[in-house]
Amino acid sequence: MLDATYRDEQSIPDHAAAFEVMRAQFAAHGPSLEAHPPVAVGHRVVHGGARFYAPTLIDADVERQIDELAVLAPLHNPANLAGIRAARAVFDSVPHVAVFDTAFHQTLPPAAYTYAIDAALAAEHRVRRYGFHGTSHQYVSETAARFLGRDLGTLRQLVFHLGNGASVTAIDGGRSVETSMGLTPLEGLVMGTRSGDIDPAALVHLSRRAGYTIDDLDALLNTRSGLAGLAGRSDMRDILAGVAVGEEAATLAFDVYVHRLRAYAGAYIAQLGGVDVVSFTAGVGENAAPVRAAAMATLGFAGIEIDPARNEAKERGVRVISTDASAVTVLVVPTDEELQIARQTADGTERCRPDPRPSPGGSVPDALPDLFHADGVLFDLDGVLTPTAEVHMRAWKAVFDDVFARWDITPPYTDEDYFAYVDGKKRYDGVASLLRSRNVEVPWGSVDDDPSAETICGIGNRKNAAFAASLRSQGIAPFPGSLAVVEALHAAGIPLGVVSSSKNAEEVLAAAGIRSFFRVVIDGVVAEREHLASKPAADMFAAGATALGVDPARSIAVEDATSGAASAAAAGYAVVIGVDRGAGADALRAAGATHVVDDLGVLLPAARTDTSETA
Ligand SMILES: Nc1ncnc2c1ncn2[C@@H]1O[C@H](COP(=O)(O)OP(=O)(O)O)[C@@H](O)[C@H]1O
Ligand SMILES: CC(=O)OP(=O)(O)O
Ligand SMILES: [Mg+2]
Repeated sequence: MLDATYRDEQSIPDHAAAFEVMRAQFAAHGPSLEAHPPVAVGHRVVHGGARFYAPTLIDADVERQIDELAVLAPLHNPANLAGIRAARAVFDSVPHVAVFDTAFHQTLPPAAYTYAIDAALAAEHRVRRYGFHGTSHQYVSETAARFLGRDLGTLRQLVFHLGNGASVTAIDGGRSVETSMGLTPLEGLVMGTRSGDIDPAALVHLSRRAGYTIDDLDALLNTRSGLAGLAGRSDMRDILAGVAVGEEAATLAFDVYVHRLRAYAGAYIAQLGGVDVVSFTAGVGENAAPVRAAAMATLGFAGIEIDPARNEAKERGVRVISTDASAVTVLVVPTDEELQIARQTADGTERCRPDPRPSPGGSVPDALPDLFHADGVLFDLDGVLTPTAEVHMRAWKAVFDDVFARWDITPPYTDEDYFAYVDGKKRYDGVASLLRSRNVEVPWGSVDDDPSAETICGIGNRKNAAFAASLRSQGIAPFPGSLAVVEALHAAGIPLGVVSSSKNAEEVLAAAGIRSFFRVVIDGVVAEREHLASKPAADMFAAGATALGVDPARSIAVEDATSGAASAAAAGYAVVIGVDRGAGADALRAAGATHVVDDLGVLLPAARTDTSETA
C-alpha cells in the first residue's frame, strides 16, 4: 500500500494532536484508512520491569502498571503512556499491544542482572538490571545471522545500539546474556544527554557539597550529561563537526564516548569467551563512521579488523565493514524497531490478521509467490524500485518555470501540462508539444546542442542535466516495501538483477543507495551497446537472466508496466509479478503478469503467512 514517503514538519503540542495530524496525512496522501483500516496498534514501551516479558494486550490494568514503572524510565514511560492513551481514543475498536524494550533481556543470567547491594532491599524494591533497546538488539542480531547465512544458535554477537540512548548487548546463540543499561536506561555507555556509568558516590558528593536534591541529580544525569554535558550539544553530527575543526570540548566528548565503547567491547568479548559478529545500529551506529572506526581500532587482538573504505561507504541496507581477512565480521545493520514491533503485535493478537476482503480493484493475489526459493529475481527500476517519475517531474518543472519566466509565456507551467504534453513522450517531442500548446515556436536544434542552447534539443538536454542534479542533491528514496523485499532477498543470498530501459539506471540506483544489492544491471546503455530490442520484446529480460546466470523458468520478474510484463513473459519467466502503480491489474495480467500486487511488501515472509491464511 505504501508507495511513497511524505515528509511534513510542524510543531505538534501533544500525542492526541499528533494522531489527528497523522490521520490528515493519510487522508491527503493515502492509503485510505477507511479502505485499509488498521487491525491493531503496536506500542513501544521502554520499561516493562520483571512483569512483562512478551507482547501484551493493553487494558486499563496494563496502563496502570506502565504508569507505575515510569519512576524507572522517566524519559520514556510517561511519553509511551501518553501515546497509548491518545491512540486508544482514536482507534478505539482494535487491539492495542505493548512491546517492551526490556522483554528481550529476560534471559539475562542472575550474575548479569544482580547488583551487589543488600539482597533483601534489592528484592523488595526490584532493584536489578533490566536492560533496554531489546526490540532493536533482537532485530539486529537476527538480521545479522540471516544476512551471513549463519545459524543464530551458534553465534556469539555484540550489538551496539547507538542512538540518543545507547546500549550494547552480548548475545549468545540468540539470547541476551549481558547488556549495558540497568535498572533504568541511564547506566552504561555515554549517550546524547545521559551520563552512562558514573561512580554512585559522585551523587552523594554533589548532594553533600553542592546541595543537589534528588530531582536535581535526576535531571543532571538524564538531561544535562553525556555529549551535551561535555560539549554543549547532544547530536553526534555536531560533535564530529567540532572534532573536525579541532574544538577541545568536542574532541574530549568524542574520546570519552569512544573510550567507553572500547571498554565495553573488551569486557563483553571476555564474558562471551570470544565473538563472531559485531553489529552497529541506530542513528550514530549506522551513520558515524569515525565512531565505529575508533571504537574498533584497538580490538585487533580479538580478531577485529575494519576496512576503512567499507566503513566510510554510504550505502543503505545491511553491510560488512570488516576486511575479508578479519576473523570477526563487523556489520552495519539498520535497525527497524517499528517493523519488529509490528511483527510482535501481529504475533501478540489473534484479531490482528489483515482484512480478508480484497483491496479495491481486487489486486491482492489469491496465492502469493515465494520469492525466497527462486533461482534469481529481476526487477524493473522506475516505478518498481524507485518513484523516479517524481524526479523527472521536478526536473521538467525547474526547466519550464525558468523558460516561461524569461520568455513571459502564459499561463504558467503546471503538473497538468506535464501529463497532457510531456509524460510518455520522447524527451524532445515533449518539449515541442508543450511549447506548441502556448503558440511558441523554437528551432529544433540537434541532439548535441549545449544544455544552454535555446532550441528544443537544448531545452531537452537542460532537463536531463536538471534530472541528474536533482538526483545528486536530493537523492531518491526507494519505495519502502520494495526496499524491504530487496534487503530481505539479498540477506537470504538470492541473486538479484535490474532490467530497465532507462539510461540513467546506474545514477538512480546509486542515488537510492541500493546499487550494491544487484549483481547485474541491464539498462538502456547496455541495450544500445548490445543491440537489444526494447520491452515488450523478450531481449531485455532474457539478457538479465543470462547475465545473472539463472534459468528464467525458475526465476521471477517484477514489473509495473505492461510492456515490461510482456517482455518477461516472452522471455519465459516462471513468475511475473505486476506491481500496480496505475497501469491496472487487468492490463498487467493481460500483458503476462502471473500475479499482481499493490506493494511488494506483501511478499515478505511475515506478511505472506497472514495473507495466505486469509486468502
Ligand atoms: N549522519 C549522522 N552522523 C552522525 N550521527 C548521526 C547522523 N545521523 C544521526 N546521528 C545521530 O543519531 C542520533 C539519533 O539516533 P536515533 O537512533 O534516531 O535516536 P533515538 O534514540 O531518538 O531513536 C542523533 O541525535 C545523532 O546524534
Ligand atoms: C531506552 C532508550 O534509551 O531509548 P532511546 O534510545 O529511544 O532514548
Ligand atoms: Mg532509539
